[in-house]
Amino acid sequence: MEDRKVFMNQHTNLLELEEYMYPLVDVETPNVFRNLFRYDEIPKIAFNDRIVPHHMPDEIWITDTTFRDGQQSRAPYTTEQIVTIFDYLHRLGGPKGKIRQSEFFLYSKKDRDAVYKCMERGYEFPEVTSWIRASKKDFQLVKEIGLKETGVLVSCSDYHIFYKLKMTRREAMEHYLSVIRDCLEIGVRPRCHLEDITRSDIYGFVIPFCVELMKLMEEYKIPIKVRVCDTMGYGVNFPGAVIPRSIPGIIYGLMTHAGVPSSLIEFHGHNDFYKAVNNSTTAWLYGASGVNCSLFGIGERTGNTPLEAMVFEYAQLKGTLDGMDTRVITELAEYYEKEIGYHIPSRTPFVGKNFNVTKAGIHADGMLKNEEIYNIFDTEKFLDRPALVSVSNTSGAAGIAYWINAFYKLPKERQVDKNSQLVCKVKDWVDKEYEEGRVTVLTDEELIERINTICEELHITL
Ligand SMILES: CC(C)C(=O)C(=O)O
Repeated sequence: MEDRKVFMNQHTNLLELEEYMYPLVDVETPNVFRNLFRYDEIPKIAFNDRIVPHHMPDEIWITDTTFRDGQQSRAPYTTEQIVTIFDYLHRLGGPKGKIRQSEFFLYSKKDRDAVYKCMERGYEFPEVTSWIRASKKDFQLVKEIGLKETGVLVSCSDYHIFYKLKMTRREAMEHYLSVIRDCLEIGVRPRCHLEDITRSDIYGFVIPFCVELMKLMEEYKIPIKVRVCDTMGYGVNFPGAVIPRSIPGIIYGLMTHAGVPSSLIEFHGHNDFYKAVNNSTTAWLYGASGVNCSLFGIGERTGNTPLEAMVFEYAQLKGTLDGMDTRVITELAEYYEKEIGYHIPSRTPFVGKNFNVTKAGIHADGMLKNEEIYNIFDTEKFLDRPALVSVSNTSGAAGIAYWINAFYKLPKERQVDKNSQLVCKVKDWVDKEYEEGRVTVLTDEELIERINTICEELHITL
């Protein structure tokens, strides 16, 4: 609320003017932006070359939707799994609570049990919030459980308003506002999920609606959050792109023309066009304090913004991890693989089996001389994952030497050289394998077996 007061003092006149300038445009037929979205063509990115200034808030953070959007797209987690993951998120977020909130379904008894168990942990962060059907009964439930904030769906494109809800824009807006009022009446903070914003009429619907939300916020003195949901992943971050696809343009409009302060703006991305991470970082850069993510990007269709990616985006933008414990990311990945049975694709940044494994021999030679040449950062320090090379037909002696040193974690003084007898013998065997027609990479087990045999022959130990 304080943020909003400061913001209003700075912008009051502007806001009054803009409110007058952007009334609801209650169209008779849906505006589905056919110039950008012809269903029988690939969507288009148009430019008007209007440049929006950067406006990164002093404080930025991550919120989590692993148990909401994440669970919409997979078999439900057990209560025990939810609590374990929640513990990991708490540790990952560190003492400053950089993983600020996590949202939960309240539909079934099982959902509610998970909420109670996570609340019993007594952590300040992540704060447990809910996701509900917007009805008085459900708001009452939120209140009874003791949650302070809930997500409410306020779909904002004409695709949703006209085709799904079968309403006009005015009807939808009035309906949403009355639902938000019910939520405020009960003293719960609403978080308005502006679904499908990247296909919506920003100045004809979203801005006038958010102006009304800000008025409600003033009336009830309860913060109202606005979640910018790029539901179909159409958002782009290119300078000069036109709204509704421009993420900078949307955030700018919300702040400047609807008076929503940064601390109440959150971005929720989807990865349909491989843009979820960049769009989320862009949202931070242009004024949203929060980005909403799910672990490993697990979510509807192509998924959400991977939470672990935004931890590293945070550190790159802010120059500090602010206490986030990145090694928990590796623990989480192991937990998902071993306990949940989720297979993380091997090339997935930060967590895939091969994310820091170099395969080509020429690169391995570089790694042997100095691992910084082909590793993104000290992955052993931050993720407990030392850089590795794998052994194949292109590894060469350098690659084999690197593999042995890294795999057996040999201290500097005991490391093997690419010209050592051991390495030469292993290389002869590797070359023979491929000459005989092998097409796959050698497994760790095969290498260990062969190295043990050669060590015995040479009377050496590693
Ligand atoms: C259902 C909504 C809120 C959502 O998750 C999205 O828009 O992606």
